[in-house]
Amino acid sequence: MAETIVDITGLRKVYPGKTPVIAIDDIDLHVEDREIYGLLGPNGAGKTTTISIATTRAIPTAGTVHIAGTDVGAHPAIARRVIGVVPQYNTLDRSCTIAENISFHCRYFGFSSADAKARTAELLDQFRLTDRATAYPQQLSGGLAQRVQIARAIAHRPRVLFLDEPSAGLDPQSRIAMWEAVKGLREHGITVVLTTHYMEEADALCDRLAIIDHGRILVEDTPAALKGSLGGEKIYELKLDHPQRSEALAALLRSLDGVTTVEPTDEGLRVVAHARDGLLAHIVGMASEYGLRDVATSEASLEAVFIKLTGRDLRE
Ligand SMILES: Nc1ncnc2c1ncn2[C@@H]1O[C@H](COP(=O)(O)OP(=O)(O)OP(=O)(O)O)[C@@H](O)[C@H]1O
Repeated sequence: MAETIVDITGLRKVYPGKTPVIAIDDIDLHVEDREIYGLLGPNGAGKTTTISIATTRAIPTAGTVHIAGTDVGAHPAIARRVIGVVPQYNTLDRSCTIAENISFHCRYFGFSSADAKARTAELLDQFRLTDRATAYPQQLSGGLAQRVQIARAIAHRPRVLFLDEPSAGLDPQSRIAMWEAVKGLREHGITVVLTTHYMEEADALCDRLAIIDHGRILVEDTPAALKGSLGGEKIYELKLDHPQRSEALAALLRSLDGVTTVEPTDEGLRVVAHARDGLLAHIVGMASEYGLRDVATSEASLEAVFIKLTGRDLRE
């Protein structure tokens, strides 16, 4: 049986204040060795807080995190040796070259000068950065800088790499290159825990994922199983000329065979229905009497799973 390498139990984080914020509300999470595990959820769901606690940067209100058997709260210095972190923002040292950024990280973790040099050369090669070794961070594109951040984060050979929103701000091509780099980490024995609010990223990259909202895990499974849980339901997004006057149309749509829910959105209505021949034509026929401007259909996607669970769009 695979080893559980990240073990989060009963985790809770309340930020105190006049109105205390419950950022994490009793999360249990278990990640197996060499998995790529995703925390998918909208802004403010509690993803960054979870990663901050797991990587010793924040103290939980309750609960524990064990990484490779070490209690992170009780033994943060030991835990840091088995953890690598790429935070949400570029934290490369701008006054050092790419090679220095990596080798100084090795030295910080106790490597000899020769070992740090050898490890840096190995990582520059692994991440196809050798020709940029003497460049400075500000000379790199966002995609390359992100690859350097990942190379640096795993320089001390951690067991688990935490990536907080790894593709924020990257263009689509750099995003795909970053996904390939992350997938390659498995061969090096590294488990990955990442946060994202891009469902395409969660779908393309993760072996398993948890959908998080308001500090709670709503569901956890493989992307395929989560999409399969929709049981053939599709989502139809209707844009209307007068979204605020859509109640009569909503009532009509609810009476259609196969329709399970109809909800108002900022631009019109969202219809969730079991797909069947002719349904789209029925929906369009009814809605065109009510100023239909556009209709978009989404197949089983993680976005659709999120909408079904919360009634909201991941981007809302
Ligand atoms: N230092 C803090 N003090 C008070 N509230 C905080 C603090 N940090 C986060 N929060 C609140 O805790 C909740 C969870 O935030 P968190 O940053 O973990 O979410 P997230 O899912 O990572 O979102 P994002 O992608 O925007 O970082 C939010 O309501 C946020 O406003």
